[in-house]
This record gives sequence, C-alpha cells and structure tokens, in this order.
Amino acid sequence: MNTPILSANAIGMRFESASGPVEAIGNVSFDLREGEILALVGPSGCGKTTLFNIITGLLAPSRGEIVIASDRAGQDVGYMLQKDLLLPWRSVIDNVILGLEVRGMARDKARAIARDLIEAYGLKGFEDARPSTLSGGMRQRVAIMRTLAFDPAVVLLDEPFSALDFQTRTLLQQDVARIIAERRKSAILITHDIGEAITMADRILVLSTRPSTVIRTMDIEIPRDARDPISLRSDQRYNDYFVSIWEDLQLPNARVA
Ligand SMILES: Nc1ncnc2c1ncn2[C@@H]1O[C@H](COP(=O)(O)OP(=O)(O)OP(=O)(O)O)[C@@H](O)[C@H]1O
Repeated sequence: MNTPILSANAIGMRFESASGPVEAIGNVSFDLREGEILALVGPSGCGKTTLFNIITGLLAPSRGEIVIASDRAGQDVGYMLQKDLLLPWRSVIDNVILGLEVRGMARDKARAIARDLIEAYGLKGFEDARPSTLSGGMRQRVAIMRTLAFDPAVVLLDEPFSALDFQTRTLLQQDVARIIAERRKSAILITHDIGEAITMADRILVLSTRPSTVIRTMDIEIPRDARDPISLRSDQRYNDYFVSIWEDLQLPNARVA
C-alpha cells in the first residue's frame, strides 16, 4: 500500500475571469498510495473539482505537476460523478461497455467484461433494463461498473452519492469501498460528508478555503470490516475523527464563505 500510484506535486491553479484572477488552489501536494482510498474534504469552492480536472488532464495546472505511475496512456484515470450521466437510450449493459467501446474493444469482449461486473455487483437480471427504470442507487452502481470496466489504475469519485437518500447512500458507501478494494483500485473521493469520508477512506486530507492548502492529513485506523453503519456510529474513534475534522473546518481559513 505504500507505493504512490499518483502524486500531486505543489499544485496551484489560478483562473483568469472577467472579474479578475481567481486563485483557486494555493499549494496542494499529496501521494495516493496503491490500493488506498484517499478522501478530500474541504469547504465549497476550495478547488476540489478543479483538482480532479487537473488529474484527468482536462485542465493544465498553473503550477506543479501530477505524476501517475502507470504506463497505460489514456487508461489511467476513471471518473465517477454525482450525476450518473447514463445514456437513457442504452441498456444497462450497453452503458457499462461505453468506455470500452470508445477505446475500440470488440463488442462481444466488452459485453463479457460488463456481464462479469453486473453479476458480481448486484444487477444480474437488469442487463437489458433502461436506466430510467432503475432506482438512483442502482444507477450509481451502473456508473461505478462503467468506470471500472476499462480497468483504470485510479478512480476519482466526485461526490458520487450526494444526490441519494440516506439509506441508499449509506449502503453504497460500503459497497463501493468494498468493490474498489476487491478490484485492487486506488481512489480519491471528494465529499462534503465527513461521515462518508470516515466510512470509506484510509486517509483523509482536509483542505482550507481557496486558495487551498492541506490543513491536515488523517489516517483512519478503524478496520474496514468494522465500518458498517451501526458499528461505526457507536465507535468512539469515529466520533473523535468526526469532531477533529469538524474543528479543522471551523478554522478561520477553512470557514465556508
Ligand atoms: N473556469 C473558471 N474560471 C474562473 N473561476 C473558476 C473556474 N472554474 C472554477 N473557478 C473557481 O475556482 C474555485 C474552485 O472551484 P471548484 O469547483 O474546483 O471548487 P469545489 O471545491 O469543487 O467546490 P464545491 O465543493 O462547491 O463543488 C471556485 O471559486 C470557482 O468559482
């Protein structure tokens, strides 16, 4: 778990806008270790989504660099968003194979990979269903399968559960953390939900308001098999982590504007 699969080295980002420059990211550095889930928690507007866009290469940083220790150009990073962005006219299986198709894989081979994921992660029998007939939680399951299908080294999760109801969200947090571990992926999770970060992450980075810096890095030492919703909420360590991150976010430079 100790080799970094991705390093963010002194990333800074300044946008030029009509009303003047916006310093979004001040100076952010971190390593994502192999097999780890790293959560980024920070106030609204501190540049979390911008950081993801820099990691995927959609944006070039103003300062610093991202280094990914993988040699499979273009297959390094998978992205899962709050909105599932499933294509409504495609069936579940044809949504899962989307990334593989784009990469030129033969349809039969792509469908075999998708079928394995669908069976392993609880949507067997729904292969031919349209997304509109599924619940929000099921749609997000399809979205994570689509992200995993092309076997990215790093998975970016941008508030993937925030549009779901509490119960569905709680179940999916555990499921997705388990799926990422089973598939031996490394992941970065953006979330506003401190409880979600503690439930899913091995490590949490707390960011300040913009221009953001890392205020704190916290290892979550609760074993994964003790992270079910009931055990967690009665674990004193959960409360200690929660309070400590909450207090970090009340710091003057981290207060939500
Ligand atoms: N293209 C752009 N031009 C100018 N300013 C921008 C641009 N993109 C983002 N910003 C600004 O940079 C800051 C960081 O935005 P970003 O969306 O990355 O924050 P965030 O931490 O993901 O926010 P939230 O938690 O609300 O989703 C914000 O103040 C935003 O207004």
